[in-house]
Amino acid sequence: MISRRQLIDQIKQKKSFLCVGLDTDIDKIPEFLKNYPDPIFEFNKRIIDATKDLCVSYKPNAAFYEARGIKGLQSLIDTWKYLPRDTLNIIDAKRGDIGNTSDKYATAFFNEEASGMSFDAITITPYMGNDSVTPYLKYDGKWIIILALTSSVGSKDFQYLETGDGYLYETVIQKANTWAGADRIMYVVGATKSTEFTNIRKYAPDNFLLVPGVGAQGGSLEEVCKYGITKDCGLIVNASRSIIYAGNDENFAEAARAEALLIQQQMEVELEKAGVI
Ligand SMILES: O=c1ccn([C@@H]2O[C@H](COP(=O)(O)O)[C@@H](O)[C@H]2O)c(=O)[nH]1
Repeated sequence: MISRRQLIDQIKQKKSFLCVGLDTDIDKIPEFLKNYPDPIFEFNKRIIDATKDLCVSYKPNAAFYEARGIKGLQSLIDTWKYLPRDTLNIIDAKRGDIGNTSDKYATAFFNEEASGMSFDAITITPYMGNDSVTPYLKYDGKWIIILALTSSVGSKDFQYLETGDGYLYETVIQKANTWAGADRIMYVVGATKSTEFTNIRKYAPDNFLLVPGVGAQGGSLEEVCKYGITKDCGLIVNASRSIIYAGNDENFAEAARAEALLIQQQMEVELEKAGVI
């Protein structure tokens, strides 16, 4: 469990607001790892060891584990067990369903006794409304991270629809703000939408924003910070492929570290500029 205060302290201490995305794909990991009993876990373990002083968060994406069935689930559980306890550990599951089903998703990802895993936060699609979200909030101290404005090209299909009260993504944020405060809710906002951050801060001045889309998707960290950083930082910026696949041989973990270090150094500059540190 990691509170807002602890997250801010971590950011100041590590001079970083980096989230390393563990989108670990069996087809992309170095060949030599395939001799290990669980190549996915072995890969993650080495990435975590190489980056844990440079980031404040890890985000395994559930799809990459679920795609491997029982083996993948075991890799996810073992990865969760290995994650540092002072980082914000997010399961990027993008769930959302009627109440009793959401209850089971919450059990799956938040209740260690039942499932072997207890992430600090989960990504949620808000489309089904309040009753699809509240089951996660029953877990004291856990975070929900609601998709607001995604990095995807398809974000324009729904998220920019006019509701009569602004864009749909603006309505989502305003409505979700009535479900819980900035100590329990974060929003996903894509780095590819950096110019929208000024607008988003009108509706979510204090919420942390989980920002995917730098690196492989081409979003700019500098632009995100220009419009989105707050006095408490208020940003967790994710990079997955650009870090974990920076190298593809025996030195893959060192290559990942070098890439994470570059991002951390840029983050330090941005934190200083914004007066956070
Ligand atoms: O709007 C969104 C929401 C989630 N994601 C996820 O973030 C990572 C990004 O990976 P990269 O390799 O750094 O592009 C991935 O897990 C996505 O599912 C997103 O990209 N955009």
